[in-house]
Amino acid sequence: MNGLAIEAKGLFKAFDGKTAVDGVDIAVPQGSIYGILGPNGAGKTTTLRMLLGIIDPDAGERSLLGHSEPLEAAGRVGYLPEERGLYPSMTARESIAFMGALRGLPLSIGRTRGAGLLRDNGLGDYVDKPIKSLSKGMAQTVQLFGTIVHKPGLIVLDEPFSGLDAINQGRLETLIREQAASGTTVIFSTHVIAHAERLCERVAIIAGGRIRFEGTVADARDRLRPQVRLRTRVADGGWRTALPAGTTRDDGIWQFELPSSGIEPLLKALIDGGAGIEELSIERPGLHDAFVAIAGEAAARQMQEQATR
Ligand SMILES: Nc1ncnc2c1ncn2[C@@H]1O[C@H](COP(=O)(O)OP(=O)(O)OP(=O)(O)O)[C@@H](O)[C@H]1O
Repeated sequence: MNGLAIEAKGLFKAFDGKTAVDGVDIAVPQGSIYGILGPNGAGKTTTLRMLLGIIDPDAGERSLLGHSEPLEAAGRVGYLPEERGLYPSMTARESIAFMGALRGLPLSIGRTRGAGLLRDNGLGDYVDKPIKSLSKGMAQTVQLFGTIVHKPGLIVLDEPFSGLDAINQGRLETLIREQAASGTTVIFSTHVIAHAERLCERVAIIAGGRIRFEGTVADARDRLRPQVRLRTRVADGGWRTALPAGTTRDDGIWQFELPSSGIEPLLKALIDGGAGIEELSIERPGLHDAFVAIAGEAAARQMQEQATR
């Protein structure tokens, strides 16, 4: 292998003549946490299904844990689909063992590990309780344990945060970090930028079936210049000519991109001109700002609407 858990080039898929995914290139380093970020309908699920070998692309190549036929790696992969579901009458422990067995783990080992996972994560009281007696969030957590019980080398999670409350989302973030720290590669899709920003080293930004960006979160953010916010004591004066083109003023705050020459020459001009500096902040743009610049306002708005639903 070339250090990549997943590599895909030019993946293309159409359904009934309508393009769903158009030329997706992805490189997921082993042991990393990788996010596929985009609004609903962008093509995230279709991309994950192609990477896993659940559906075949119409064109393009993919390699999963070194296998060009992804299903050959199935025993070393854990997959949490977007459509969740467990058997309501099965106990939590048995559900985890059952999911492990589907990936080749002996049931007895699955039962022991399943009980351990539940106990270690504060769900010890539910080991032998049927799924139907659990809350939706707990059942989702049980399904997640079933996804990792066979200790896969690669975990693929489709919108794992949706349907979870803030506490369980935090637990899931911890679990994802623990898995990556132990060498497991994690790839997940999301329409919530904050999750990708907190967790991922690399992301693919996808909109309308196309990859708009693929690379590190830092590189995405570095596409935009840092923003300067400045409050001057004096509202007007000759010093204003020193402010860069495109400067805006809102509620007494001047706002502009950090000039490539840095902040010092500008500050000197303002101080010498008698503007008086009352407040100054230089903020590096976040992934949200980068997303807007890369995928456009419309896609960003769509994401936000979906996230607050
Ligand atoms: N089996 C299918 N048959 C027909 N169209 C499909 C199929 N699967 C996906 N599509 C279409 O492909 C496009 C991409 O869908 P996909 O589910 O991959 O997006 P997504 O980003 O995962 O969004 P969501 O989170 O809503 O599932 C959509 O227009 C969808 O309707």
